[in-house]
Parts: sequence; structure tokens; C-alpha cells
Amino acid sequence: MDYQVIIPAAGAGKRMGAGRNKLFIEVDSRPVILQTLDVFAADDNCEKIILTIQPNDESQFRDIVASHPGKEKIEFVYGGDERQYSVYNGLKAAGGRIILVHDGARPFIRRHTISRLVQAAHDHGAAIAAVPVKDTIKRADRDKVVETVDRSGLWQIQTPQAFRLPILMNAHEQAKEQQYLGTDEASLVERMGLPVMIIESDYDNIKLTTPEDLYFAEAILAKRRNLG
Ligand SMILES: Nc1ccn([C@@H]2O[C@H](COP(=O)(O)OP(=O)(O)OP(=O)(O)O)[C@@H](O)[C@H]2O)c(=O)n1
Ligand SMILES: C[C@](O)(CO)[C@H](O)COP(=O)(O)O
Repeated sequence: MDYQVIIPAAGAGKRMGAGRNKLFIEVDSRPVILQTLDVFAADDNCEKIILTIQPNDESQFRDIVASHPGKEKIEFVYGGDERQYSVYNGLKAAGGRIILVHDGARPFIRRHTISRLVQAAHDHGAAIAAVPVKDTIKRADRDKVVETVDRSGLWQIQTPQAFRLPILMNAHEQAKEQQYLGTDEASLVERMGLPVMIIESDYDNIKLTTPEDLYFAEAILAKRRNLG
């Protein structure tokens, strides 16, 4: 089933502390963004890749993707000051029936997770990648524990997040009207009272956020090279 994907890539990478867009950092000798693009570029069901970027990163992004086999599918759209605004800008360039949103900072997504998400979005309207929480989660007031959260039923949410296009467009427009800022697309859809399905992903689908994530990334790539 065909889909389009918005890949937010317009962040500043502050927590990575690299002083530049973290998607330009090389892992296994290739920029992170190329590794993220690989799986969508190779997927015949992916009709279009909408890459949201900051204007000052444009020439570097264009140079990097110029030799990528999926470059014909890629459309650049300027992002915004918040991830949500970047995605909304990308949405305005999207078409088709199913839209995915996948962080540029998650280079290890698997094709079979994508296809399950697309099917679930078609069937239910919205579906998101997630893995079960492994640690105990507690709520604290500064450094004092106030509550241990019941871990059963808790999920660590990832991307891709997949939607029927009108659902996601309406959710963003409602959030804009209500000046609501969420940390993922699903939260905007949940506010509309619509169902969001969980599709179990895998723990390799990490988001490269802080420096130690870079050596987790090297380990994941080494594992994949050994598995062939
Ligand atoms: N205004 C923004 C902020 C983030 N992103 C993208 O959204 C994804 C997830 O965001 P995050 O990991 O928070 O990236 P940064 O915002 O760059 O990181 P930081 O918060 O540490 O600055 C990244 O691929 C990032 O490029 C975006 O397109 N537009
Ligand atoms: C969308 C997301 O990746 C789901 O876990 C996460 O919320 C993005 O958070 P960030 O702080 O914008 O990276």
C-alpha cells in the first residue's frame, strides 16, 4: 500500500552538543540522514519523501542527497522553530491517503515495521511504533519520588507514526487553533478523541539525541553487518 513520509530534519541538535545539525554527523562513515533515507528510498510503496530542513542547512542537505538513489523522491520543505511546526509545513506538501512521520534522527527503522504501520493506519486511522518500557518509571517532585507508575501497559513511543492524511491534517490544524504543542503527532490525534494503535517495533529504532547514542548506533550497525 502506497504512502508518503515526512522526515523532520530541521532540528538544532542541542542535546547532541555537536554545534551543528546532528543529522550531518557520520555513523559508519555516512551521515545519519542518508541512513534514515535508505529504507524509504528503497521502498517501492513510498511515493514521496518530504524532508523538512532549516534554510541554513539547505546547501549541505542538497549536497548530501545529490548522489542518493532516492533523490528523485525527495522534496525539501523549510521547517519551523518547533518539531510540530516542521511537520505541519511538511504536511502542506503531502498528498495521497496514508502519511507517515519519521524522525530524521532514527536511522535504524525496519521495512517490516513500516509496512505494518501503513496497514494499521489504513485500517484504524492512526498507528505508532513503540516498544514496551523496560525500566521502572517514577514521577518525582524535583528529586523526591512522589509516585511509582504502574509499568504494565506503558510503552516507549517512537516513530514512524502513520495516519490517514485527513486525520493528521485536521489534528495539526486543531492544535494550531488551540495553540497546543505536543511532542509527537499521535498526541494531537488523541486530543481529537480518535483511536491510535500501537505497533510493536524494536529496541534498535533509537533516536540519536545525546552523544552516547552515537556509540549505540555504531553497535547496531556492527550487529547488522555481522548478521548480513
Ligand atoms: N524544529 C524542529 C525540531 C526538530 N526537528 C526534527 O525532529 C526530529 C526529532 O527531534 P530531536 O531529536 O529533538 O532533534 P533536535 O530538535 O535537533 O534535538 P534537540 O532537541 O537536542 O535540539 C529530528 O530529526 C529533528 O531534526 C525538526 O524537524 N524541526
Ligand atoms: C516523536 C518522538 O520521537 C516520539 O518519541 C519524540 O517525542 C520526539 O521528541 P524530540 O524531543 O522532539 O526529539
